[in-house]
Amino acid sequence: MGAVEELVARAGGCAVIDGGFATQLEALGADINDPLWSAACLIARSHLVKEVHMQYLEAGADVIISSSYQATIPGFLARGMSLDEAEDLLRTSVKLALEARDEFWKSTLRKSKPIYNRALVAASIGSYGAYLADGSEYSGSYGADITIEKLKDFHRRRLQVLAGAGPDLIAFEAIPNKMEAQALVELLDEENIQVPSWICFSSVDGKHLCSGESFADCLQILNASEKVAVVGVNCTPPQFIEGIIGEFRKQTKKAIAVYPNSGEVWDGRAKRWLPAECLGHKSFDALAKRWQEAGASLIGGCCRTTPSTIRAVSKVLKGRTGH
Ligand code: MET
Ligand SMILES: [Zn+2]
Repeated sequence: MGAVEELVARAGGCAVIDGGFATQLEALGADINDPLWSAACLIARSHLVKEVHMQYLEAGADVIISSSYQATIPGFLARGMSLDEAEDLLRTSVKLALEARDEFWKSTLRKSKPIYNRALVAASIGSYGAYLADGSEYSGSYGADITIEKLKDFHRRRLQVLAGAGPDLIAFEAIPNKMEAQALVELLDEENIQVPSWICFSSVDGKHLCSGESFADCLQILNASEKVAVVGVNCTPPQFIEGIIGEFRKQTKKAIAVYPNSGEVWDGRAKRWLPAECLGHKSFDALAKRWQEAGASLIGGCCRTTPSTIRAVSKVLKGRTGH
């Protein structure tokens, strides 16, 4: 049995993923208004990165995702860092998550009634669009000049460094188009990556990837790869998730992960988040129960969800909570 199947079984059929990482870093006072977004904290505020991991573990996360979503080698080089420094920061993101997991697990074992599972650490890899930080992360339009080879070259070194840093999983997050899914599958093979991966797409309409391409076409590509252990969606409004799980179940036998955003919408003019009206009177955790029933085996939250969201999800999925 693979590491993911084992965790899902230990968690009673559905494992809990953590919540918004950048969101919680900001809540702890970090400034993420930066081209490197949350990865900027790896440089100067690494204690906060570890603190966020700890908070999600306490809330009941069975999987924590490293702070490397927007950490890229070219991004760090543009900051004036050397290649060695850039690669070290990538390793640091995995190390901080592993340290948090190990410390938390040690303290849990000392308690008389253990209520947690030993969590897995997933090394986060954001899309090429997340690196560009030009909106293509959510449009999936990388322009006419982009090719599969260019995408592979963009992802290659970071993937090698993160996989070598000892995570339990690689988490490709919010992948917006089919070409990038194809590039990732080819790269996992070419580099013979031994760490199991998950590949999650993002969607703005609940029916397609952000690019407008079909889930079915992309899942066909992922189904063909033994290196991909889990498929799913993240950073997508919660009201679309149940329908997406139904569609995924028709197209794949792989384990399905869903970790939507809170459903809040950013009002750029007023510079504030508008409430998640899409949830109606349903709460995020009540929906999580339905996602489990629909067939998801890993459930958590993305942007604007917090440790209290994950505590509620853990409670509703497992009938218990850390506190
Ligand atoms: C835009 S999706 C961001 C995913 C990343 N793991 C985070 O929670 O910050
Ligand atoms: Zn997100």
